[in-house]
Amino acid sequence: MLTMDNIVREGHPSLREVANEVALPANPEEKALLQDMLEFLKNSQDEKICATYNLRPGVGLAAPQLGINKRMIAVHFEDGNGKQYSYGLFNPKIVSHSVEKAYLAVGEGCLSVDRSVEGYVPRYARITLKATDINGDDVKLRLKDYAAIVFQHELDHLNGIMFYDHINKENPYAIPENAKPVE
Ligand SMILES: O=C(O)C[C@@H](Cc1ccccc1)[C@H](O)SCc1ccccc1
Ligand code: NI
Repeated sequence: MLTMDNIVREGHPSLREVANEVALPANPEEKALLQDMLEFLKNSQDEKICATYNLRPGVGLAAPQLGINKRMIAVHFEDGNGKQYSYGLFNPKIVSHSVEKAYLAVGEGCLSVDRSVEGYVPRYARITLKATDINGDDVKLRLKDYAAIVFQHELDHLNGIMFYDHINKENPYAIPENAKPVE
C-alpha cells in the first residue's frame, strides 16, 4: 500500500515537470499503480487506517506526486451535494471550461506541501474533462464547483503547476475577478 513515504515533497523535480501521456491500453503495472493511488485516498479517509499509517487525508493524488511522470490521477471524495466521485484516470484533459472562475473559500493545501500557504486559488468554475478510466473506457465528466476544483488541482500536477502558483502574490486574499467562492 502507498503511504506518505511514497509522496514526494516540494523541491522534487517531478512536481515541476510536464508528465508524459500513458500509451493506451495501459499496461498491468500502470493499472496497478492507479488502483494503489485510489486505495491510498480511501485509506487516507478511513480514521483507523489513517491513524495507523499516519496518512494525511487526501481527496486527490497525481502520479508525479509519487515521482512518476505519467498523466495519471486518482480522486475520491463527495461534493457538497453528497455526489460521490471515485475515479482513476489516464490522460485526463480539460476540453472546455467556463469563463466564470471559482475559488475554495478556505484556500487549498497539497499532500506534497508540508506547510500552509494562504490565499485564494482562482480556478474555472465549470469544466468538461475527457479521460480513459482504469478499465480502458472513455470518460467524459462535466464538473462544477468543488468537484471542478479538485480535478483542476490534480490536472495541474500533471503540468508541473502547484496550487500556490495561482495565488495573487501582492494580496493573497484579493477576490479573484469574475470568481465565486466555493464553501
Ligand atoms: O495534493 C493533492 O493533490 C491532494 C490535495 C487535493 C486538493 C487540495 C485542495 C483542494 C482540492 C484538492 C489534498 O486532497 S489536500 C488535503 C485535503 C483533504 C480534504 C479536503 C481538501 C483537501
Ligand atoms: Ni496537490
